[in-house]
Amino acid sequence: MPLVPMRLLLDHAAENDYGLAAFNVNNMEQIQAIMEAAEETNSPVIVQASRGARKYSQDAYLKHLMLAAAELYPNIPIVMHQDHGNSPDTCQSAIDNGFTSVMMDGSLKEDGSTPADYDYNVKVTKEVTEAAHKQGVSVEGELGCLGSLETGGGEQEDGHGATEALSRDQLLTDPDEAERFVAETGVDALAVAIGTSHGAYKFTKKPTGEVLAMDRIEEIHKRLPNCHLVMHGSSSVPQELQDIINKYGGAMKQTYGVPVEEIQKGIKHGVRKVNVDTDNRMAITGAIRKVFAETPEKFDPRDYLKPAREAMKQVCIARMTAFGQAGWADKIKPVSIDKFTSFYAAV
Ligand SMILES: O=C(CO)COP(=O)(O)O
Ligand SMILES: O=C[C@H](O)COP(=O)(O)O
Ligand SMILES: [Zn+2]
Ligand SMILES: [Zn+2]
Repeated sequence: MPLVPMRLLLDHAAENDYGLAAFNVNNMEQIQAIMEAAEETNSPVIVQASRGARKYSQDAYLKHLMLAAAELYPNIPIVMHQDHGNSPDTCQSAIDNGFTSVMMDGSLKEDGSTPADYDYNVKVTKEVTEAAHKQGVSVEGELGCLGSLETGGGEQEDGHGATEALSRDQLLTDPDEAERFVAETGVDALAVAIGTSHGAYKFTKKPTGEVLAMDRIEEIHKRLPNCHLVMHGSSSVPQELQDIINKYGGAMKQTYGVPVEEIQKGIKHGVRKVNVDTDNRMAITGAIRKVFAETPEKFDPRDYLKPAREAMKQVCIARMTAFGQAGWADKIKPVSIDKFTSFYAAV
């Protein structure tokens, strides 16, 4: 099966009331973990690579790893998505390297850290949508800045995110603006700011509605019932993964993520893509630490990469099941991006 445009999967998810996890990857083992989880649960797949991931793994490796996944799993529709593109150039270079979906994150300027104004965001996002749709490629935009409603701080744990203090207004997507933004840019999906942030340190206690504004999702969904919403920073940071890391020599401070039940509420209100990276990173790190601690005499990378891959696979299976994407892969008719241009030409 060819890699498919993201819109194909998001539309199917909306028609059937489920959400799709979008997992970040940087290497072969992470791609394998996702594909094994998808095969076991019959799940369609969104794989995404950040700019950092592309730099780390190099586009040619990534592209061919994704083509290998498509070849090995002909019954699973797979999207390859650029996470947090910082400019139209970044998005186009992703498309040139086989990505079937791109995020133009115009909530921040090209430096990936200065909050941008609404007009700049519309301009760059619209430019990307116009170009990408002609190539059959889907586009995600972002309105509002990710960051903590607990501290009022932006976040930069992954090198991408606002560095300055942000107001509550900047940290919450405005429903009026969202409506205008989607109409003006033509995006396929909209990432919203509701108090989630990237990385492990999202909340200092189990989040309430004060700091995790799920009601915003409801309001935005009411205004935009046909727009696919995206939740970033949606790792749940499970206690058991923190415990494994710390048991085997790690030093993570106690922290709280986005509870799976809250994500499920979001999925009832239009959330179709849920970004998860940190949970997989933690699963991998915990598994590797365990091997190192228990069998320090080992030095074959396979001895720790296999359990690492397995631990990530279990996280992927859990999220695919919880978000409702399990069971759907073989029910989706694949369409390649070159065939999808006519879909975009018609909308
Ligand atoms: O939003 C993300 C990637 O864009 C990942 O979020 P987490 O850090 O919560 O996994
Ligand atoms: O955007 C956040 C993702 O977790 C990717 O992180 P990264 O930029 O460190 O690859
Ligand atoms: Zn962003
Ligand atoms: Zn993100």
